[in-house]
Amino acid sequence: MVHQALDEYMEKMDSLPSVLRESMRYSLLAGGKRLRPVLVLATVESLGGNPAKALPFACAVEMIHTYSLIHDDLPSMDNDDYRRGKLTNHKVFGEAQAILAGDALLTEAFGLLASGAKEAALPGDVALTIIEEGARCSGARGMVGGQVDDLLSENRQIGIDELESIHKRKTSDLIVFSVRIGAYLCRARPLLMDALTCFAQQLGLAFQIQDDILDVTGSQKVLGKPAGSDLKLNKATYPALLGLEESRRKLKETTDDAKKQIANIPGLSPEKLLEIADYLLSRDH
Ligand SMILES: CC(C)=CCC/C(C)=C/COP(=O)(O)OP(=O)(O)O
Ligand SMILES: C=C(C)CCOP(=O)(O)OP(=O)(O)O
Repeated sequence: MVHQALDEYMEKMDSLPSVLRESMRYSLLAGGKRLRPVLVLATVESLGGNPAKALPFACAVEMIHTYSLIHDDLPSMDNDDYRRGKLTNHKVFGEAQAILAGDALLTEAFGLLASGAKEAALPGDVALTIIEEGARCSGARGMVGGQVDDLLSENRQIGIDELESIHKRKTSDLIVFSVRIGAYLCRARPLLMDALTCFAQQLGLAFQIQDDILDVTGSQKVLGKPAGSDLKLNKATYPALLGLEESRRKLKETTDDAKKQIANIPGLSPEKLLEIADYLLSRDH
């Protein structure tokens, strides 16, 4: 559903400079696990709503995520050549176009949040809250701030608390936003909103711990992106700080904690969300 909807959005953008349209399409439709949009849809389903109606919001978070990957791979950041099993955006279109494709995806995403809210006839305050949270989670106080501290952690010894603060902003915040969109769309009560937020925070942390572990244990063929990239850049990661065995224990503990947050909450059918948490624990890419 998400892939098809993203394809249709890109089809509609037929008046763009062709290199811009091609570079946006290239990364957006390259595949990827679609974790964040799936979380939007699964959260709506867990609250008894209609996931199809949440599709524009799901696509918007995938656009934000894809922009972040394009920029993360740039020579000035992690300098990676492969992503989602293909050459990175800048390797194909050049650095300037890759920066602009990322900029365009981020901006389009906010347009899509607004038009999705209109289409769903959301009350103005709910729509504005979603947009405000989107800016907070993806911007300086969220993902961008986390990325800045991630880059500053290279070749530096940091403690576990600082590492967790980086992971929470760089990775968890967009995952939290995805789940909270679903909750806002279903007008979830504060108790449910809080439980889902705690679930997403822990899930996001576990997700990044697994990403760090796979960077050590995985292969480019399976990951679709280079393995050993963190070590090459001398990044602060869970395996670097704690070793593999302790990182795996932490991954399991954090995933279990995420699942605990949403078990047995009246008004929530958590099955799909729990299934996603289990999948993330055993994923190999
Ligand atoms: C504002 C920007 C550019 C944000 C990037 C955020 C992000 C989650 C990058 C990937 O993290 P990573 O480098 O740990 O993952 P990967 O192993 O996929 O490169
Ligand atoms: C947050 C991190 C660790 C970046 C990679 O995200 P994903 O592993 O979700 O990347 P895709 O599947 O979307 O390519």
